[in-house]
Amino acid sequence: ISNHMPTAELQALDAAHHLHPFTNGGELNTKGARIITRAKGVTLTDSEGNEILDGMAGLWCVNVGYGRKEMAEVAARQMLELPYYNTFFQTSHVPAIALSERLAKLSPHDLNHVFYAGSGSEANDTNIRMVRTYWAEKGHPEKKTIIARKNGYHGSTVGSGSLGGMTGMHAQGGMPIPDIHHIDQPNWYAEGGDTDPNEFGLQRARALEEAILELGEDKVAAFIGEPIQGAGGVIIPPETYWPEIQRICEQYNILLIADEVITGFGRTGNWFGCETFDIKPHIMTIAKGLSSGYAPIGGSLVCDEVAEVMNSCEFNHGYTYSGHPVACAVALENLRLLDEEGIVEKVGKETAPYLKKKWESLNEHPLVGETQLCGLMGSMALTPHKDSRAAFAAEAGTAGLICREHCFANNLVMRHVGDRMVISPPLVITNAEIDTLVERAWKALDQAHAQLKDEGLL
Ligand SMILES: Cc1ncc(COP(=O)(O)O)c(CNc2cccc(C(=O)O)c2)c1O
Repeated sequence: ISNHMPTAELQALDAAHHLHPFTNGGELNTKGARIITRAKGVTLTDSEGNEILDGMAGLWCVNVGYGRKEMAEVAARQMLELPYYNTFFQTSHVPAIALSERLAKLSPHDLNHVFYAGSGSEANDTNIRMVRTYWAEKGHPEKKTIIARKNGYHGSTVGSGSLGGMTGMHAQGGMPIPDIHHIDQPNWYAEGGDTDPNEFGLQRARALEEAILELGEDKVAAFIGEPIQGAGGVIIPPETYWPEIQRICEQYNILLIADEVITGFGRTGNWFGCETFDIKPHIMTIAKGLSSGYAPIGGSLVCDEVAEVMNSCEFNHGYTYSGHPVACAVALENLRLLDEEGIVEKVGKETAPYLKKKWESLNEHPLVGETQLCGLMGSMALTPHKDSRAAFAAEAGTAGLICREHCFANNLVMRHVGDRMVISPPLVITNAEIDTLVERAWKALDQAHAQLKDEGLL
């Protein structure tokens, strides 16, 4: 089995043996999966030779772009030297030490300590157990409820999936686990009505205060939120939201967890979303852009105060691949490239401002109700009626799916979340590639508009 096999044969074998995430396998197997064979820069190539502009950087993660040989060389070298050892049982190794020191330097505030995982989900499972252990060690074992948002996304393990507010996920598998509480999200476009966005931002932040008072502040351990909700549809909160969340966490003495799995490592135009939104978290979840997806790795950056308590006990938690040496070495090389090639700096100074102008031009399209962009993550809301921001009559996601299919037909990857289209391209995207992205998006919108009209959905 190789890249040179006919597509149909690869699809048949895939259908026979491979169960895909978040996919209706029966439907996919009828259609046949698109086989991606190679990638370079921001461009994917599939088994039919199509060159596809990857507006999603894989799954929000290939920040440094595809095809960086330095990453492969570092991985190979590390594999030859020390392909694996664990960090349990009083042992450590240079890749984990070096990456930890680098992350302590790179991250904002006093997030000077790292607990490693193999993914963002596992890191958020760590966070659930860490905040509960923290409060138990401080003599408050009953302070264990974690507050999160509806339509938030924190992963797909039972713990992290419970932190997330995706009801479709909860319905499959008896989630959420006990002592997780969800509050409304700062999604002005869909839920703000004619409330002033800044007033709305305060209202939705105060939903946290109401929940704390309802639950009892002695019961609430932490609040977790993504600076910008990613998988929820790139929901950029009004600027009044995070300062109020920060104030409430301080007032009621609850830990603040910023989930930067998507917003971290340059995505919002700064190294971290906490810098973009002025958040001072006790814990920060990281993954994705940490290694640009070249190797699976995640983790929790932990502030001095929480780390001090965690170091005062034996935290009975950890994973075989916590601090995997090859993954750490690859992540370290990735951070070196992002830093030394000035990639993050260029996003903030040049690329994001350029994309913002081009992305906002899509507002002129009849299907587009609003566009949002922060750094290099953006969204547009599809609507049948701009002024009222009306939803489509058809089931949510129908228009989004139609638009996504037309994107692929135009050799562009854009994700749909309900009837919002989202982008999160590699940070190395050039202005010319941005022009191509927007041109192909416009074509897909035209074709989706025509199809929605033909099907009487407009
Ligand atoms: C904010 C956030 N936190 C945690 C996770 C979980 O990370 P892992 O997947 O590595 O366990 C995520 C992951 N986000 C994610 C993962 C897969 C698909 C999509 C999508 O938008 O289609 C988004 C995420 O976006």
